[in-house]
Amino acid sequence: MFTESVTLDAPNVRVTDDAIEADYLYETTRVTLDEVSGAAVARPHCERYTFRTERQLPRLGLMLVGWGGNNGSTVTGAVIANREGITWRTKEGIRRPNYVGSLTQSATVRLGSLCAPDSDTHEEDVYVPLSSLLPMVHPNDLEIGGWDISSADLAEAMARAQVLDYDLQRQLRPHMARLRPLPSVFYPDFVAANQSARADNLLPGDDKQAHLERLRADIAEFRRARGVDKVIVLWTANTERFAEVLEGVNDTAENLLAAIRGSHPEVSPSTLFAVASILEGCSFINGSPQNTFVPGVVELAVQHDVFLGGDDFKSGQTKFKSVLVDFLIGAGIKPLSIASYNHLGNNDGKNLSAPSQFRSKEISKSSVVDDMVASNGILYQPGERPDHLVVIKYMPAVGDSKRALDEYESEIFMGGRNTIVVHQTCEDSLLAAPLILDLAILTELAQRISLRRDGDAQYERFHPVLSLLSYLLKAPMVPHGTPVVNALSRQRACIENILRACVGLPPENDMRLEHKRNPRGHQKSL
Ligand SMILES: NC(=O)c1ccc[n+]([C@@H]2O[C@H](COP(=O)([O-])OP(=O)(O)OC[C@H]3O[C@@H](n4cnc5c(N)ncnc54)[C@H](O)[C@@H]3O)[C@@H](O)[C@H]2O)c1
Ligand SMILES: O=P([O-])([O-])O[C@@H]1[C@@H](O)[C@H](O)[C@@H](O)[C@H](O)[C@@H]1O
Repeated sequence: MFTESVTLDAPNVRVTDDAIEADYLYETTRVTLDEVSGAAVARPHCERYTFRTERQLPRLGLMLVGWGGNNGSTVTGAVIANREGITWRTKEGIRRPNYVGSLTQSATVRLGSLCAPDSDTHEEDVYVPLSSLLPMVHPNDLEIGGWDISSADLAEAMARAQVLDYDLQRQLRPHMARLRPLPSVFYPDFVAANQSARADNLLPGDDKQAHLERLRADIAEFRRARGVDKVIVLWTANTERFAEVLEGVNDTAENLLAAIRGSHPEVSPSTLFAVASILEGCSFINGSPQNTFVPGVVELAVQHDVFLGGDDFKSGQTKFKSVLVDFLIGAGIKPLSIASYNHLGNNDGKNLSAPSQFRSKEISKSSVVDDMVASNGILYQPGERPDHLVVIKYMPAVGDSKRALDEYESEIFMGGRNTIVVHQTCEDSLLAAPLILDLAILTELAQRISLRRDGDAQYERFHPVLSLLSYLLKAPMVPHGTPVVNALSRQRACIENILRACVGLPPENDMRLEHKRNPRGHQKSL
């Protein structure tokens, strides 16, 4: 069954006007390796935490870099349509706005099983909206703004994107026409040459320090003018080439700030935006695959205790891959080759038609199976991996409607083979826009969560590299030295179980012992 709301009746949880405090037993298994046999020695481990989640919601500003792009204009139009209750007509009839595809707005969690307080009889499962577990900002309340190298207002950008139905665009136009992106920094060397044609909305000069100060001022002015309490900056601009990581340039926070003062050519626009955000105390999220987070950016974020999230929205073809390969390997089936092809006709595809920009995307799309392969030493020898080919082609005729064709060739029982072929039509921006909302909403929520381990003097927040966001990203950024998880089910379980911990509920473990009791009662052991 499904119900909309949750009330807590838990002795380990304290709810005040300000916060939810939950005492939580964190149970894990710690492993050492036997020095002689190499066998794993497993030891159950328990730690007591107190999670604290501030309940008061801020007025949240979301500043998009690349606001005039397909994703930026689509997410903006969708929020306005939802907030204003705009319906529109298509050949199928009246359509209503929604947030389908958003984890925070359209996904549910299994809260538990229906069971009377003093009963031991468990009935059906009870599901609730994921968003009912903790106070979260609603997308309708977001103040959205941002920058673009194109001067097109958001109505023109929406029309250029050709994503939303005409009758909806027609009604959105008055709302969107008055939204105009701020001028941005543009360093042509980082994107395809074919992007220069739209670059008519630029900050003057090439002084990167001056650009940094202007971006910081833009963020401060947005915060003031829109009356928001917090701002999150999110990159949904073009995919850049990878920046070289250079000692003395971007390897430390100090060197990076100096490189910006010296207008070093290897400082990319996305890195400049990340630095501006951090210095303004704003979380920065990278929805594209380039290495925005050079070591100097990460060090600066740690120094300022500001969240970073990235890289590259995981929206369709790659999201599916992180499910299918997890299923195959988890079932003891051995993928031998993965051929991932897609063509798309939007401006993203146009930018990705250049080798350096494609390479950035190839890296993020190729790394998504590494953790699953590494998890199974029965199927794969050390260093052995399936062949993995990524092809992206620009096909203007299909526009934003990306066509993904994948072939998975696997080894099965007794030398057999299994071939899975998938054809997906991914409306790229309609898949990515809900992720933009989830990234902002979950990042803001994470800013209100702190935890204290029993015995520690004070609460601490999550590490500035916010790996909680991995579910939404192709190439998840994680704190240095920690494992990358790409399997979608595990990534989702991480989010769900941390939210459950914040309200003092145990993690979902799917054991369902309550439904496995022997009907003969206390039967003697066989
Ligand atoms: N499903 C998806 O759409 C999806 C999934 C994963 C990643 N992405 C990534 O998201 C990004 C945006 O995708 P899109 O389809 O909206 O692309 P788009 O080309 O339509 O939009 C990008 C926008 O960024 C602007 N821009 C470029 N450089 C800029 C700069 N320095 N400052 C400000 N604006 C700048 C462009 O003018 C354009 O309006 C791309 O990098 C893409 O690879 C998209
Ligand atoms: O659907 P997905 O693989 O998650 O992500 C998409 C890629 O398939 C596509 O090649 C690329 O052009 C898009 O920008 C996006 O990255």
